[in-house]
Amino acid sequence: MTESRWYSTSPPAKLNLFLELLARRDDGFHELDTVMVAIDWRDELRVRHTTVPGVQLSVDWTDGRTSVAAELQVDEDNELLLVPTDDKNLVVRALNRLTETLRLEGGWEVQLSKNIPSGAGMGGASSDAASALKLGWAAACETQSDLSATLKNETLLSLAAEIGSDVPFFLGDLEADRVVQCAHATGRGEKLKFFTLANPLHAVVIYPAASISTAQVYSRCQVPDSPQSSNDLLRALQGITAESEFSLHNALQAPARGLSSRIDPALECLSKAGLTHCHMTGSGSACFALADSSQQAAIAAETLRSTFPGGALIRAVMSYVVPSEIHIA
Ligand SMILES: C[C@@](CO)(OP(=O)(O)O)[C@H](O)COP(=O)(O)OP(=O)(O)OC[C@H]1O[C@@H](n2ccc(N)nc2=O)[C@H](O)[C@@H]1O
Ligand SMILES: Nc1ncnc2c1ncn2[C@@H]1O[C@H](COP(=O)(O)OP(=O)(O)O)[C@@H](O)[C@H]1O
Repeated sequence: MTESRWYSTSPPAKLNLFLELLARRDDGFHELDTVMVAIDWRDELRVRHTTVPGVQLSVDWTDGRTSVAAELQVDEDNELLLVPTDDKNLVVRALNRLTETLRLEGGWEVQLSKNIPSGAGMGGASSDAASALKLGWAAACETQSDLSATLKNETLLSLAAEIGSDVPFFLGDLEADRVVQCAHATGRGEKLKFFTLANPLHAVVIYPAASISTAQVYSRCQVPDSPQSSNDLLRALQGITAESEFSLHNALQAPARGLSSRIDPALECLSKAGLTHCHMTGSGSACFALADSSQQAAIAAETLRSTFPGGALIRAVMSYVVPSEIHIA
């Protein structure tokens, strides 16, 4: 066995444009109706297969720890900047499971450069894990010529769903083998119908320097008697109806607001910035609002950087594709 070349990609974050709770399941998970869009706020991940067993993961912040800490107005050793390098990191979990499933010899050298904050509801860890599965499969094919391409989608999908409810979304549309930006997700988030946006989405995202546990938010949520439906939004995003005819919704916003006092100021500032459809994404704490153009989003983000009280990462973003391209070096 030899070492593979380096495989790299840029795992994108996501926003939940809509999230409704349909039922609480016996296994503790919730049945969802959610609409996810990938955005161009991205980590960087490099993976190569090596002769040394295990996963050697190094993590840094692309903009530098000092700069991110300054934006968040916290010390450099604050837990908001801590990213695990052991098996708590979903990248390590993904590659270990891939090694076991494919019965690979050797291990992995991995470099992860973070941009996406953790505990933000932006799915950074899940996206990194999905990318690790894709890169790991590609690298393994280089050293193990007997890997069957027909097993690829089945294996990646089942490992992704095992690692987390959000991970399958970031694999993209494996069956149709096309790049897409959006999906309607049901089940616990793993049943996906991918679609292409009629028009790009522009938004401003505020991560208000607070990390929220997804499990804690779900433990405080309530399943409504009459759930709202994502149908109107799905039709508008696909250009079937006029784009103004939709509203966004997030059933996790109320329980998350009870866990962090940083969400309300983010929503208030976004709504005062001349943007529309202000909401929290996923289980929070990040909040977003839609803009008409990249220029409007950039101007609003700049203004918000000087008006938002306290530390925050504030970015103008637009819809992006899943999966992102793989490079080999
Ligand atoms: C809320 C969402 C919305 O997209 O995203 P994030 O805010 O985490 O990004 C997802 O449902 C999160 O997906 P993910 O972060 O992968 O969650 P998992 O690791 O599978 O589950 C963490 C915990 O959340 C709860 N959970 C998760 C998914 C779901 N459909 N119902 C749940 O009740 C369960 O208590 C579970 O133990
Ligand atoms: N690759 C990773 N990048 C960042 N955080 C990670 C990673 N793997 C595991 N974690 C852990 O996952 C948790 C949050 O995951 P993340 O997906 O970033 O947030 P959210 O579920 O809110 O979208 C944090 O506790 C963090 O320590």
